Amino acid sequence: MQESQGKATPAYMKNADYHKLDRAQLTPMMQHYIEVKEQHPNVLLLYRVGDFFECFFQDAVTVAQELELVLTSKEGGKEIGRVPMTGVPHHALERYTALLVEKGYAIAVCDQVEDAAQAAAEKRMVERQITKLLTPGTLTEEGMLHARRNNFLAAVVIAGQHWGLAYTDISTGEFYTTQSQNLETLSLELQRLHPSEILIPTNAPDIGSMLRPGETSDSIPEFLPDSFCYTLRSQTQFSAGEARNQLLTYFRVSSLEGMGCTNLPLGIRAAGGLLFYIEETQKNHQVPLQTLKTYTLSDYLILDQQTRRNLEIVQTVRDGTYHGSLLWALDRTCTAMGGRALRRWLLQPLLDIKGIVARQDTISELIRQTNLRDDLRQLLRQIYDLERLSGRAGAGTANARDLRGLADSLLRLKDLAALVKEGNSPFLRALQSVPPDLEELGEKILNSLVESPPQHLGEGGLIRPGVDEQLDQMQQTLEEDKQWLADLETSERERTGIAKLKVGYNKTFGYFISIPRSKADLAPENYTRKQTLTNEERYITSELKERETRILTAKDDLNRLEYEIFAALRAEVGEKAQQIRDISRAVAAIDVLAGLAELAVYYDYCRPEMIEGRCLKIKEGRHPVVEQTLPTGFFVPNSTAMGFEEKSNNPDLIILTGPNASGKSCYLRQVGLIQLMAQIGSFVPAKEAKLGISDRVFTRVGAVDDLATGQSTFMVEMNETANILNHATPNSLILLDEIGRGTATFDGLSIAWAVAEYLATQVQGRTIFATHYHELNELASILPNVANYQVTVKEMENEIIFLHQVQPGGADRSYGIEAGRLAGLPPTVISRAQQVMGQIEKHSKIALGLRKGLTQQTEKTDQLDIFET
Ligand SMILES: Nc1ncnc2c1ncn2[C@@H]1O[C@H](COP(=O)(O)OP(=O)(O)OP(=O)(O)O)[C@@H](O)[C@H]1O
Repeated sequence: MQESQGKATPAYMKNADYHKLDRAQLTPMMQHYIEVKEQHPNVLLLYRVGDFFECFFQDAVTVAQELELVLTSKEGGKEIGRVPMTGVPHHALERYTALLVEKGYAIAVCDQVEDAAQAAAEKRMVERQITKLLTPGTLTEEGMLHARRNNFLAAVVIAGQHWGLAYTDISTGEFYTTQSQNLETLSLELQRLHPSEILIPTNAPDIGSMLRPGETSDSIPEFLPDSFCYTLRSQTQFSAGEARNQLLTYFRVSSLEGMGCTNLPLGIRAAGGLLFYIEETQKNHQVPLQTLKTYTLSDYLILDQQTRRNLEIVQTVRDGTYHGSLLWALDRTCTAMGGRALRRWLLQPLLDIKGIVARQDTISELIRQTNLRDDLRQLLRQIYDLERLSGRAGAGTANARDLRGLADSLLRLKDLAALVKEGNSPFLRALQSVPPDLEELGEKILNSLVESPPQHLGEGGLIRPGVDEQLDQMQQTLEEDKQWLADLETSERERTGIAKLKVGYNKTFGYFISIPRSKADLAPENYTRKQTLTNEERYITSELKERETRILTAKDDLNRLEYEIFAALRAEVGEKAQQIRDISRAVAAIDVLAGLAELAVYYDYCRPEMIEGRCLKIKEGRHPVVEQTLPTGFFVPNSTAMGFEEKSNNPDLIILTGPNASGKSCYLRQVGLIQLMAQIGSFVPAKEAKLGISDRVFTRVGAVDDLATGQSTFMVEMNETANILNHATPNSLILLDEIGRGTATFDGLSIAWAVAEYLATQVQGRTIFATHYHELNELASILPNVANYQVTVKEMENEIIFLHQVQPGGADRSYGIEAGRLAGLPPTVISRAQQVMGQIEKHSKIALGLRKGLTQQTEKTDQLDIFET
């Protein structure tokens, strides 16, 4: 056999694991790299060397692989030889670290903290320190965050069946905690939040490690989804005492009473442990979080992971894109804050009718007042991301442009308040008064900072004249010195009579006066010769040197002072972060509602009547997303009536049949989406709607192999179905598409029958059950709360026309063979299929059994023997 011709492993790879090397033999820089690395062994270390951030050893191998960079090597020491190395240019650091963090890595940035030239002059290694620790859940950098999505960091404490959860978005400051029992609900809540990182307390030896999605550890309880990043933290920080103290210290309070969390011991432990982590990762930056708020899961409609996925709430199932999702169809927000809020609302619909009605009232008012809506949206477009900008100001990372953006937006708030001053609905009223100190702060910033400040701080050019007396004085002296220098050439030419005298500058001598050699004897007495060139002599004077020194030091002093003034201004903003964020949330809410009003007008949505109870009535409803993807007027509206309502006999369960591609799935989802939209307070795509509040929406849609967990299509389907049957209540909305398809026909039909029967008789939630098993239509004649509906088609000679109309009655055919023909199956296969179908229909015991069962008067829970021979 021939040997494979693979590339030989480079020699430096034997040094990838530094633990195996004799440290004393390493170069001083490599020794320092390892020293720093060992402070955070589980993160990738990017280490500044000249104009690059470099990685060595195993980190170099990982980074090169993940970022597709060249892996090369660097001298590690005489006895050791070369070690693996890779690097990125310093100016591209943010871009590369963003990619690594997105892949679930944590990164420590070790930067030079002194002038390298100074260290070189003193023949020592330049001083370096970790200046940033970036983990997926603790980002604040603008370029690393998605503007319209929160970036949550969560912490979880579990005690038996009880659990506590705390989460925050440190870029916006929101900070919440809750506590509950039943571990399954914890998993659901985590899936709703989709945190970028979850902290888990442990005592296990892998403490400190960070698990990227898909990686496992014994320290992570099995029921937690493995699709998240987990960071294992010391249990001590999550102990009741430590966590409580941390919260008290952070919020500078003497009791937790005001936060309303004293009865949530596990929630407090999670929140305190989370604060320890923030403190550790944010290094020198104090992150201004909002006061801890508590919430209860039972305040919101529960959506499990499948339902969020199947209803394509924030991304599509097919390719995971935003385009084509419900969020895409509804989002008409003008600010990033509004975009984030709409996303949160959609993932957390309300149960409280009062809350829903308050949102509806605002939408109604904004629909009526077209001018107000237009002006409002126009104004909102000029408001920057106040939540994140104030956060960066508080953390000391905002630059002067950020502060100007923030100030501009703060001043817009006054215009906003004036605009909504006549508003009646709660969300408009919330904006009617802007705290005067925020306005003053905005003005102060605009009066202090120049109109277009530079991107980087520390280079001066930030502060306007007239802001600081000392700064103005220094600026004036500097200007005078510069002017003196600018005039020097002319004045010295006049004084000496040498027309070719020039003032120049070079790095070695600084400023000098140059005279042609032929005129050297005319040089005045106060000139000191410094250099002789072929054609010229160069001189300095004591005054020239004095002015030069003054100019150079004055520039440094000026920059420093400008930075100090700026930093003080920034800190002032930081102190007001909480206040700014409170009003930002009101701005975000009005942005969402104005967007929903705009949408309602554009697509002619109606205001649903929300009631306690189980009625679900939609007149001429439409699918909000499909409608937008079709040309105007192409979508066929359909009505729905389910659940108890006085003087009506609405069914609880609808068996929906119809040919392939007729619109069953679309109808089913349309009902789910309308219910969901109504519970976030939105208007809905329908002529009229009367909707009872749903406690949960369940969906079981399509057949998707879950290869990642090694489960078969059928097992996934059965798990999801079991989940629904075990958790649905009479107030739930249940949408089932094709149950029992992934197994043999008889097994499938039997399961589908039993599931439908159980839902109609035991659960009695409102259910739509789409199926190709027409046999299920028999249920309607047995159970009073079941009705049959079908999506109709028109049969022509050689084709079927899809009418997409949902009408009472059951379909008796699926036209599956016609669909196969349209898809291009060979004619012989089609005709054989028709032949086989004829035979099956003739001899099927199922149809016979069903007919027999029908003739018996069956009680609600009676079972039907469909396999009787
Ligand atoms: N009410 C409607 N008005 C206009 N077009 C519609 C309507 N309902 C569905 N459609 C169109 O028909 C296509 C097929 O619909 P859908 O996927 O819901 O069919 P289906 O009956 O569930 O099919 P199958 O049984 O094969 O899964 C959709 O992609 C949509 O474009």
